[in-house]
Amino acid sequence: TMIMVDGTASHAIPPLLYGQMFEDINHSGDGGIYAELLQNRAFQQVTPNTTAALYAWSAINGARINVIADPSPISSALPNSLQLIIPQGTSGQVGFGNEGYYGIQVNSEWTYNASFYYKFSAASAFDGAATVTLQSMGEAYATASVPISGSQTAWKQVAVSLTPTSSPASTANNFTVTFDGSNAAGQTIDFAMFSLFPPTFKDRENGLRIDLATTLSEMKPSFFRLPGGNNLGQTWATRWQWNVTVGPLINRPGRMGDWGYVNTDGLGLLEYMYLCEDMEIEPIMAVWAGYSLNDESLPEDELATYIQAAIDQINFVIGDPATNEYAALRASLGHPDPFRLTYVEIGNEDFFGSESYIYRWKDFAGILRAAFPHLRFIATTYPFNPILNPAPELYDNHVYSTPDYFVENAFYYDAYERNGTYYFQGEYAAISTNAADVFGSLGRLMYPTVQSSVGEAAYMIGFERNADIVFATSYAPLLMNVANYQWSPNLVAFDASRVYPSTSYYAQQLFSTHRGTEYLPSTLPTYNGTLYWSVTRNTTLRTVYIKVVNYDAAPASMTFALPFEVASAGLVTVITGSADTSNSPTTPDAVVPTTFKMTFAQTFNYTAPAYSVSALTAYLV
Ligand SMILES: [NH3+][C@H]1C[C@H](O)[C@@H](O)[C@@H]1CO
Repeated sequence: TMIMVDGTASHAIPPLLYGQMFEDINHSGDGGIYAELLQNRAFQQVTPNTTAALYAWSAINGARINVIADPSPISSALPNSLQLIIPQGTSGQVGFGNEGYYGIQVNSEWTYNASFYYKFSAASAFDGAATVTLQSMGEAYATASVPISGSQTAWKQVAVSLTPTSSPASTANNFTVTFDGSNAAGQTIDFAMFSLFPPTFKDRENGLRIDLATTLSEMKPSFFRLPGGNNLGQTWATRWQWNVTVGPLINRPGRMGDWGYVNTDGLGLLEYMYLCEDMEIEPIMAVWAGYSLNDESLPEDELATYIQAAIDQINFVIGDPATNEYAALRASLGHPDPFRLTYVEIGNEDFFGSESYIYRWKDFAGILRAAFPHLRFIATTYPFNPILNPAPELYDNHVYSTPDYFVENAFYYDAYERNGTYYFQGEYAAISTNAADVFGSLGRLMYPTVQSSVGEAAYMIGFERNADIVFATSYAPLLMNVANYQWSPNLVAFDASRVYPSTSYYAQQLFSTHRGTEYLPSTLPTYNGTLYWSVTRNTTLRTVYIKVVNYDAAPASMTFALPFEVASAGLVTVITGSADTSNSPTTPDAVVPTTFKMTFAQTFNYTAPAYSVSALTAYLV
């Protein structure tokens, strides 16, 4: 194949072209990137006096534990407490333990910060100590003692640091709080708001798990979409409410997320903003816009409260503390300066409720545009279907399909009308090899495969060719706790101690780290063919990037004719493997990018391996 390259750029590559879509799905947040290690740490959103309320907790050595609706709760947001009764006649260490989120990594290089609140519902003469440990099967890797006084009838927070003496390979470890049964027998003690943190990314308080945040950061994304996705809330009752996700953790009630598990909201709006600041990326922030499943969206005359909530949410992020109380709240929490914010998404996948979106968009976008004229608002129905007023400047398209679909539709945006509308490919992934039932389990991918990633890459080539109208793109979903997930495949899998970047993660990383500032037209790839390429130039770095995608089972030889000189010494990074190969916990590095030196000339040859994604880097002379 002979490819002629044009030296005159047709359009700029927009700064946000590659980024990440986040929502708390598959324990992406709680049990994932949010670094809290204890599951069910505050007994949020559970029914007291049930076994289910105790999930992730277990009694040790005869202790009796129960989640109670505390008559004097730690806060109105956290009405439940853990009540420990140490029966008469017990001896040895008696108490309770937490299994973490399907394990706890014990690392002797880390200092862990543990804390909890306790009180005695009735004063007692007890004057002893709790033993706090990280342990497995009775072997304590770290242990500390916390004085506990029976005179403490008001809630008291205690904190202790734990430094393990070894790093067990297994994550089957527990956090435990126990008492010496002989001298604590007969005591009843209430506990609330436990927490166990390892070191965090950029040492941020209430921050992120370092290995996951590092993996995401190394993809060099430019934006971070939050908080969903479906987890923005698909019903009024379960909607995400920004204001109860900020402030002290004991004031955050948490909520039942859309993916079947309680969201602690410890990863709240401020933490999301710090994530963006620490990863030096820009949020694409959604506001809940009145959508409810089964066409029960809010009627127009009930929107005002939620439009105001959206205004307050935006002011929390970018408002002026001198003039806005929610901006002042942000300042009081330690961040007086506004965060970066340009894009606000009105709802999520409102094509499920597009009739009501006609007035919901009209009122939300109309009022928010007037309130924040410099922000850009994204609509989430199908483009121009239905017609919306005011006309959206931006739409968020989502597509999940087969690898073949993404190759067959590599020209999807070429056909789009250029009418001043820009597109966010906010979610996309090849998720199944079964075109007849893409979202079903038959043919569904557990992890991305070389074939699915190469298919996606063909579609991504189209993003660059059409970057005059495509301004942002992100694979979805981003994260998956392999011990408890609701959706597959995902970009990055993980368990309690390891991260498993997928073949699609490496493809995303390849495109994102080989970013031109402008697109150079070239011979068009064959429609519905197996070979795709894009040529971009980075005028700052004086580099030329050529991405090549070969979806064929055979190598493809190509000749590129450049209209300008490049240095002979260049590089090529390749992701390739057999079609069905995946990176997984059992084969974590089955496919990783490899980089080679490559000799360039104004006209040069390249052979793209079978099922491969390549990024060639040449240097302008
Ligand atoms: N069904 C997908 C569409 C929705 O926006 C996400 O929450 C889901 C998983 O990425």
